[in-house]
Amino acid sequence: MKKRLLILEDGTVFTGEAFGSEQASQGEVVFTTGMTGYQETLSDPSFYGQIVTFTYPLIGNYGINRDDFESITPAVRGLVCRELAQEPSNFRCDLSLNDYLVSQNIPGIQGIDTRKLTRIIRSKGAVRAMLTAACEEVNVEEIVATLKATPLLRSHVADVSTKAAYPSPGRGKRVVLLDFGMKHGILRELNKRDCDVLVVPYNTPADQILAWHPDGIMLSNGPGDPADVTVGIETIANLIGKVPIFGICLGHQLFALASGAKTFKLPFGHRGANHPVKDLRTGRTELTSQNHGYAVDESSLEGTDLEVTHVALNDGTVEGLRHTKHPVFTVQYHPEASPGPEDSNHLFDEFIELMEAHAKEGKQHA
Ligand SMILES: NC(=O)CC[C@H](N)C(=O)O
Repeated sequence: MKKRLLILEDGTVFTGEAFGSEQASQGEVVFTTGMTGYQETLSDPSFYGQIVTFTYPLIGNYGINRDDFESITPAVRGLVCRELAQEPSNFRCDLSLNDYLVSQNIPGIQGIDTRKLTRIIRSKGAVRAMLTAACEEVNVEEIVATLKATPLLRSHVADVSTKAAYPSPGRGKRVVLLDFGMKHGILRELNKRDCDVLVVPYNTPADQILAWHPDGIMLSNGPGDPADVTVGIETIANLIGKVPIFGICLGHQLFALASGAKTFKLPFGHRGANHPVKDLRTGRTELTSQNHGYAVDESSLEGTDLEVTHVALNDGTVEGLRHTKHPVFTVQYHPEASPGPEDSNHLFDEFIELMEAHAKEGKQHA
Protein backbone atom coordinates (compact mmCIF):
# COMPACT_ATOMS: atom_id res chain seq x y z
CA MET A 1 0.00 0.00 0.00
CA LYS A 2 1.28 3.45 -0.91
CA LYS A 3 0.36 6.10 1.61
CA ARG A 4 -0.99 9.49 0.54
CA LEU A 5 -2.34 12.45 2.52
CA LEU A 6 -5.27 14.73 1.86
CA ILE A 7 -4.49 18.01 3.61
CA LEU A 8 -7.16 20.68 4.04
CA GLU A 9 -6.53 24.39 4.44
CA ASP A 10 -7.87 24.24 8.03
CA GLY A 11 -5.05 21.83 8.92
CA THR A 12 -7.13 18.63 8.93
CA VAL A 13 -5.10 15.70 7.60
CA PHE A 14 -6.61 12.48 6.21
CA THR A 15 -4.25 9.56 5.72
CA GLY A 16 -5.25 7.08 3.05
CA GLU A 17 -4.05 4.82 0.28
CA ALA A 18 -2.88 6.25 -3.03
CA PHE A 19 -4.29 5.10 -6.35
CA GLY A 20 -4.38 6.54 -9.86
CA SER A 21 -1.52 8.89 -10.61
CA GLU A 22 1.25 9.07 -8.01
CA GLN A 23 1.72 12.81 -8.45
CA ALA A 24 0.57 15.51 -6.02
CA SER A 25 -2.37 17.79 -6.79
CA GLN A 26 -4.11 20.85 -5.42
CA GLY A 27 -7.66 22.15 -5.81
CA GLU A 28 -10.96 22.98 -4.17
CA VAL A 29 -12.37 19.84 -2.57
CA VAL A 30 -16.08 19.29 -3.22
CA PHE A 31 -18.45 16.38 -2.62
CA THR A 32 -21.01 14.69 -4.82
CA THR A 33 -23.76 12.40 -3.58
CA GLY A 34 -24.47 10.47 -6.80
CA MET A 35 -24.46 6.72 -6.18
CA THR A 36 -23.39 5.98 -9.74
CA GLY A 37 -22.06 8.03 -12.65
CA TYR A 38 -18.45 8.50 -11.55
CA GLN A 39 -17.24 8.24 -15.16
CA GLU A 40 -19.48 11.10 -16.31
CA THR A 41 -18.63 13.13 -13.22
CA LEU A 42 -14.88 12.75 -13.67
CA SER A 43 -15.09 13.79 -17.32
CA ASP A 44 -17.50 16.73 -16.76
CA PRO A 45 -15.45 19.89 -17.59
CA SER A 46 -17.37 21.85 -14.92
CA PHE A 47 -15.19 20.07 -12.31
CA TYR A 48 -12.10 21.80 -13.67
CA GLY A 49 -9.58 22.35 -10.87
CA GLN A 50 -11.61 20.49 -8.24
CA ILE A 51 -10.89 17.40 -6.15
CA VAL A 52 -14.09 15.37 -6.07
CA THR A 53 -15.17 13.38 -3.03
CA PHE A 54 -17.75 10.64 -3.59
CA THR A 55 -20.02 10.18 -0.59
CA TYR A 56 -21.17 6.80 -1.93
CA PRO A 57 -18.81 4.34 -0.23
CA LEU A 58 -17.81 2.05 -3.12
CA ILE A 59 -16.58 3.64 -6.34
CA GLY A 60 -15.32 1.96 -9.51
CA ASN A 61 -17.38 -1.22 -9.28
CA TYR A 62 -18.48 -1.18 -12.93
CA GLY A 63 -15.19 0.19 -14.28
CA ILE A 64 -14.84 2.65 -17.13
CA ASN A 65 -16.56 2.04 -20.46
CA ARG A 66 -16.33 3.38 -24.00
CA ASP A 67 -19.60 5.30 -24.04
CA ASP A 68 -20.06 7.39 -20.93
CA PHE A 69 -17.48 10.16 -21.26
CA GLU A 70 -18.67 13.76 -21.06
CA SER A 71 -15.44 15.21 -22.51
CA ILE A 72 -12.31 13.81 -24.13
CA THR A 73 -9.88 15.02 -21.48
CA PRO A 74 -10.99 15.07 -17.84
CA ALA A 75 -10.44 18.37 -16.03
CA VAL A 76 -10.78 17.20 -12.42
CA ARG A 77 -7.72 17.41 -10.15
CA GLY A 78 -8.30 14.38 -7.96
CA LEU A 79 -10.69 11.76 -6.64
CA VAL A 80 -11.47 10.89 -3.02
CA CYS A 81 -13.45 7.82 -2.00
CA ARG A 82 -14.01 5.46 0.89
CA GLU A 83 -13.23 2.34 -1.10
CA LEU A 84 -12.04 1.74 -4.64
CA ALA A 85 -13.47 -1.44 -6.17
CA GLN A 86 -10.65 -3.86 -6.89
CA GLU A 87 -12.43 -6.04 -9.42
CA PRO A 88 -14.83 -4.08 -11.61
CA SER A 89 -17.52 -6.09 -13.30
CA ASN A 90 -19.82 -4.98 -16.11
CA PHE A 91 -20.43 -6.09 -19.69
CA ARG A 92 -19.37 -2.63 -20.88
CA CYS A 93 -16.24 -2.39 -18.72
CA ASP A 94 -13.15 -1.49 -20.76
CA LEU A 95 -10.67 -0.76 -18.00
CA SER A 96 -10.58 -0.22 -14.27
CA LEU A 97 -11.08 3.21 -12.73
CA ASN A 98 -7.54 2.98 -11.34
CA ASP A 99 -6.02 2.32 -14.79
CA TYR A 100 -8.05 5.16 -16.27
CA LEU A 101 -6.82 7.61 -13.61
CA VAL A 102 -3.23 6.49 -14.18
CA SER A 103 -3.64 7.06 -17.93
CA GLN A 104 -5.08 10.55 -17.35
CA ASN A 105 -2.57 11.51 -14.65
CA ILE A 106 -5.25 12.06 -11.99
CA PRO A 107 -4.42 11.15 -8.38
CA GLY A 108 -6.85 9.35 -6.08
CA ILE A 109 -7.05 8.54 -2.38
CA GLN A 110 -9.11 5.81 -0.73
CA GLY A 111 -9.63 4.52 2.77
CA ILE A 112 -10.43 7.83 4.39
CA ASP A 113 -13.51 8.85 6.37
CA THR A 114 -15.46 10.54 3.57
CA ARG A 115 -18.36 11.29 5.92
CA LYS A 116 -16.10 13.35 8.16
CA LEU A 117 -14.65 15.13 5.12
CA THR A 118 -18.14 15.88 3.76
CA ARG A 119 -19.20 17.32 7.13
CA ILE A 120 -16.18 19.63 7.07
CA ILE A 121 -17.02 20.81 3.54
CA ARG A 122 -20.65 21.31 4.57
CA SER A 123 -19.78 23.45 7.56
CA LYS A 124 -16.77 25.32 6.18
CA GLY A 125 -17.85 25.76 2.56
CA ALA A 126 -15.28 25.97 -0.21
CA VAL A 127 -12.19 24.17 1.09
CA ARG A 128 -8.78 24.28 -0.57
CA ALA A 129 -6.91 21.00 -0.34
CA MET A 130 -3.78 19.16 -1.38
CA LEU A 131 -3.37 15.51 -2.31
CA THR A 132 0.26 14.66 -1.63
CA ALA A 133 2.31 12.51 -3.97
CA ALA A 134 2.31 8.80 -3.13
CA CYS A 135 4.72 7.98 -0.25
CA GLU A 136 5.87 11.59 -0.04
CA GLU A 137 7.17 13.00 3.27
CA VAL A 138 5.69 16.47 3.68
CA ASN A 139 5.63 19.39 6.07
CA VAL A 140 1.91 19.79 6.78
CA GLU A 141 2.25 23.32 8.17
CA GLU A 142 4.01 24.51 5.05
CA ILE A 143 1.31 22.99 2.85
CA VAL A 144 -1.48 24.57 4.90
CA ALA A 145 0.22 27.96 4.53
CA THR A 146 0.50 27.45 0.75
CA LEU A 147 -3.16 26.44 0.51
CA LYS A 148 -4.29 29.51 2.43
CA ALA A 149 -2.26 31.71 0.12
CA THR A 150 -3.72 30.13 -3.05
CA PRO A 151 -6.69 32.03 -4.47
CA LEU A 152 -9.86 29.99 -4.90
CA LEU A 153 -10.68 28.76 -8.38
CA ARG A 154 -11.84 31.52 -10.69
CA SER A 155 -12.85 30.88 -14.28
CA HIS A 156 -11.12 28.37 -16.50
CA VAL A 157 -13.59 28.45 -19.33
CA ALA A 158 -10.82 29.35 -21.80
CA ASP A 159 -9.02 26.08 -20.97
CA VAL A 160 -11.98 23.80 -21.51
CA SER A 161 -13.88 25.49 -24.36
CA THR A 162 -13.20 24.30 -27.90
CA LYS A 163 -10.46 26.29 -29.66
CA ALA A 164 -12.23 26.27 -33.03
CA ALA A 165 -15.84 25.95 -34.20
CA TYR A 166 -16.95 22.50 -35.44
CA PRO A 167 -20.22 21.14 -36.81
CA SER A 168 -22.28 18.25 -35.54
CA PRO A 169 -24.67 18.07 -38.48
CA GLY A 170 -28.35 17.25 -38.63
CA ARG A 171 -31.27 18.20 -40.88
CA GLY A 172 -33.41 19.90 -38.26
CA LYS A 173 -33.13 23.19 -36.38
CA ARG A 174 -29.82 25.05 -36.69
CA VAL A 175 -28.42 25.51 -33.17
CA VAL A 176 -25.25 27.39 -32.29
CA LEU A 177 -23.90 25.88 -29.10
CA LEU A 178 -21.70 28.27 -27.11
CA ASP A 179 -19.13 26.00 -25.47
CA PHE A 180 -18.13 27.18 -21.98
CA GLY A 181 -16.93 23.67 -21.07
CA MET A 182 -19.71 21.62 -22.59
CA LYS A 183 -20.71 18.16 -21.45
CA HIS A 184 -21.16 15.85 -24.45
CA GLY A 185 -24.63 15.04 -23.15
CA ILE A 186 -25.96 18.43 -24.29
CA LEU A 187 -24.74 17.83 -27.84
CA ARG A 188 -26.11 14.29 -27.70
CA GLU A 189 -29.60 15.54 -26.78
CA LEU A 190 -29.64 18.14 -29.56
CA ASN A 191 -28.41 15.61 -32.16
CA LYS A 192 -31.02 13.11 -30.97
CA ARG A 193 -33.60 15.71 -32.05
CA ASP A 194 -31.86 16.04 -35.45
CA CYS A 195 -30.54 19.53 -34.74
CA ASP A 196 -27.87 20.91 -37.05
CA VAL A 197 -25.41 21.95 -34.34
CA LEU A 198 -22.44 24.25 -34.66
CA VAL A 199 -20.28 24.18 -31.51
CA VAL A 200 -18.37 27.45 -31.13
CA PRO A 201 -15.67 28.78 -28.74
CA TYR A 202 -16.91 30.67 -25.68
CA ASN A 203 -15.55 33.98 -27.00
CA THR A 204 -17.26 33.94 -30.40
CA PRO A 205 -18.80 37.40 -30.94
CA ALA A 206 -22.59 37.74 -31.19
CA ASP A 207 -22.56 39.15 -34.75
CA GLN A 208 -20.56 36.14 -35.97
CA ILE A 209 -23.03 33.79 -34.26
CA LEU A 210 -26.00 35.58 -35.84
CA ALA A 211 -24.32 35.46 -39.27
CA TRP A 212 -24.82 31.66 -39.20
CA HIS A 213 -28.60 32.33 -39.04
CA PRO A 214 -29.26 29.99 -36.13
CA ASP A 215 -32.80 28.97 -35.18
CA GLY A 216 -31.62 28.94 -31.58
CA ILE A 217 -28.64 29.34 -29.27
CA MET A 218 -27.64 26.82 -26.62
CA LEU A 219 -25.52 28.02 -23.66
CA SER A 220 -23.53 25.19 -22.12
CA ASN A 221 -22.40 24.35 -18.61
CA GLY A 222 -18.83 25.14 -17.56
CA PRO A 223 -16.38 25.60 -14.69
CA GLY A 224 -15.60 28.39 -12.26
CA ASP A 225 -17.17 31.66 -11.17
CA PRO A 226 -19.74 32.88 -13.74
CA ALA A 227 -19.02 36.54 -12.94
CA ASP A 228 -15.52 36.07 -14.38
CA VAL A 229 -16.76 35.03 -17.83
CA THR A 230 -17.22 38.65 -18.92
CA VAL A 231 -16.88 38.00 -22.65
CA GLY A 232 -19.66 35.38 -22.50
CA ILE A 233 -21.92 37.71 -20.52
CA GLU A 234 -21.45 40.45 -23.11
CA THR A 235 -22.13 38.06 -26.02
CA ILE A 236 -25.31 36.76 -24.40
CA ALA A 237 -26.52 40.34 -23.74
CA ASN A 238 -26.18 40.96 -27.47
CA LEU A 239 -28.10 37.79 -28.39
CA ILE A 240 -31.13 38.17 -26.09
CA GLY A 241 -34.20 39.14 -28.10
CA LYS A 242 -32.69 38.17 -31.46
CA VAL A 243 -33.06 34.40 -31.37
CA PRO A 244 -34.43 31.77 -28.91
CA ILE A 245 -31.96 30.77 -26.20
CA PHE A 246 -31.74 27.78 -23.86
CA GLY A 247 -29.08 27.77 -21.12
CA ILE A 248 -27.84 25.08 -18.76
CA CYS A 249 -25.96 25.59 -15.47
CA LEU A 250 -23.13 28.05 -16.22
CA GLY A 251 -25.19 29.09 -19.27
CA HIS A 252 -28.11 29.85 -16.93
CA GLN A 253 -25.90 31.91 -14.61
CA LEU A 254 -24.39 33.87 -17.53
CA PHE A 255 -27.86 34.61 -18.89
CA ALA A 256 -28.85 36.00 -15.48
CA LEU A 257 -25.73 38.17 -15.31
CA ALA A 258 -26.29 39.38 -18.88
CA SER A 259 -29.82 40.43 -17.83
CA GLY A 260 -28.65 42.51 -14.88
CA ALA A 261 -29.03 39.94 -12.08
CA LYS A 262 -26.27 38.73 -9.76
CA THR A 263 -24.75 35.37 -8.78
CA PHE A 264 -23.17 34.25 -5.48
CA LYS A 265 -21.13 31.31 -4.24
CA LEU A 266 -23.22 28.72 -2.44
CA PRO A 267 -21.86 27.54 0.93
CA PHE A 268 -21.01 24.05 -0.35
CA GLY A 269 -22.72 23.65 -3.72
CA HIS A 270 -25.19 21.15 -5.15
CA ARG A 271 -23.59 18.02 -6.57
CA GLY A 272 -25.44 14.78 -7.03
CA ALA A 273 -28.12 12.97 -8.95
CA ASN A 274 -31.21 13.32 -6.78
CA HIS A 275 -31.79 17.03 -6.22
CA PRO A 276 -35.52 17.81 -6.15
CA VAL A 277 -36.56 20.86 -8.18
CA LYS A 278 -40.06 22.33 -8.32
CA ASP A 279 -41.44 23.79 -11.53
CA LEU A 280 -43.45 26.76 -10.25
CA ARG A 281 -45.67 26.87 -13.34
CA THR A 282 -46.91 23.27 -13.13
CA GLY A 283 -46.31 22.48 -9.46
CA ARG A 284 -44.46 19.34 -10.57
CA THR A 285 -41.28 18.24 -8.83
CA GLU A 286 -38.53 16.53 -10.78
CA LEU A 287 -35.43 14.78 -9.54
CA THR A 288 -32.45 16.36 -11.19
CA SER A 289 -28.75 15.95 -11.75
CA GLN A 290 -26.78 18.89 -10.40
CA ASN A 291 -23.23 20.13 -10.23
CA HIS A 292 -22.79 23.75 -9.30
CA GLY A 293 -21.07 25.89 -6.71
CA TYR A 294 -22.73 29.20 -7.60
CA ALA A 295 -26.37 30.29 -7.92
CA VAL A 296 -28.44 33.24 -9.09
CA ASP A 297 -29.29 35.67 -6.30
CA GLU A 298 -33.08 35.85 -6.22
CA SER A 299 -33.17 39.32 -4.65
CA SER A 300 -31.14 40.67 -7.58
CA LEU A 301 -33.94 39.78 -10.02
CA GLU A 302 -36.00 42.77 -8.99
CA GLY A 303 -36.08 45.31 -11.78
CA THR A 304 -34.90 42.80 -14.41
CA ASP A 305 -37.12 41.13 -17.03
CA LEU A 306 -36.48 37.72 -15.50
CA GLU A 307 -38.97 35.44 -13.79
CA VAL A 308 -38.13 32.47 -11.56
CA THR A 309 -39.59 29.28 -13.04
CA HIS A 310 -37.90 26.62 -10.88
CA VAL A 311 -36.68 26.38 -7.28
CA ALA A 312 -34.52 23.87 -5.38
CA LEU A 313 -36.56 22.13 -2.73
CA ASN A 314 -33.51 21.48 -0.52
CA ASP A 315 -32.51 25.11 0.01
CA GLY A 316 -34.98 27.26 -1.95
CA THR A 317 -32.37 28.66 -4.37
CA VAL A 318 -33.21 29.64 -7.96
CA GLU A 319 -33.09 26.67 -10.36
CA GLY A 320 -34.75 28.08 -13.47
CA LEU A 321 -35.40 31.42 -15.17
CA ARG A 322 -37.43 32.77 -18.06
CA HIS A 323 -37.25 36.09 -19.85
CA THR A 324 -40.65 37.77 -19.69
CA LYS A 325 -40.30 39.57 -23.06
CA HIS A 326 -38.02 37.37 -25.16
CA PRO A 327 -37.84 33.63 -25.96
CA VAL A 328 -35.19 32.59 -23.41
CA PHE A 329 -35.31 29.99 -20.66
CA THR A 330 -32.51 28.53 -18.57
CA VAL A 331 -32.01 25.98 -15.80
CA GLN A 332 -29.37 25.59 -13.13
CA TYR A 333 -29.58 21.79 -13.21
CA HIS A 334 -28.76 19.26 -15.93
CA PRO A 335 -31.67 18.11 -18.13
CA GLU A 336 -29.16 16.14 -20.22
CA ALA A 337 -28.58 14.04 -17.05
CA SER A 338 -25.41 12.01 -17.76
CA PRO A 339 -25.22 11.05 -15.04
CA GLY A 340 -28.58 11.16 -13.34
CA PRO A 341 -32.32 10.93 -13.76
CA GLU A 342 -33.91 11.95 -17.06
CA ASP A 343 -37.02 13.59 -15.57
CA SER A 344 -36.13 16.95 -17.13
CA ASN A 345 -35.15 15.68 -20.56
CA HIS A 346 -38.35 17.22 -21.97
CA LEU A 347 -36.73 20.66 -21.72
CA PHE A 348 -34.85 19.91 -24.94
CA ASP A 349 -38.21 19.27 -26.64
CA GLU A 350 -39.44 22.58 -25.25
CA PHE A 351 -36.41 24.28 -26.79
CA ILE A 352 -37.28 22.76 -30.20
CA GLU A 353 -40.90 23.95 -29.77
CA LEU A 354 -39.69 27.43 -28.82
CA MET A 355 -37.54 27.60 -31.97
CA GLU A 356 -40.48 26.39 -34.06
CA ALA A 357 -42.87 28.95 -32.56
CA HIS A 358 -40.32 31.72 -33.07
CA ALA A 359 -39.74 30.73 -36.71
CA LYS A 360 -43.52 30.79 -37.37
CA GLU A 361 -43.87 34.17 -35.72
CA GLY A 362 -41.05 35.49 -37.94
CA LYS A 363 -42.89 34.28 -41.06
CA GLN A 364 -46.08 36.01 -39.96
CA HIS A 365 -44.19 39.29 -39.56
CA ALA A 366 -42.41 38.91 -42.90
N1 LIG B 1 -22.06 22.63 -14.11
C1 LIG B 1 -21.88 23.93 -14.28
O1 LIG B 1 -22.07 24.50 -15.35
C2 LIG B 1 -21.33 24.71 -13.08
C3 LIG B 1 -21.47 26.18 -13.20
C4 LIG B 1 -20.53 26.95 -12.27
N2 LIG B 1 -19.17 26.69 -12.59
C5 LIG B 1 -20.82 26.61 -10.82
O2 LIG B 1 -20.06 25.96 -10.18
O3 LIG B 1 -21.85 27.01 -10.32
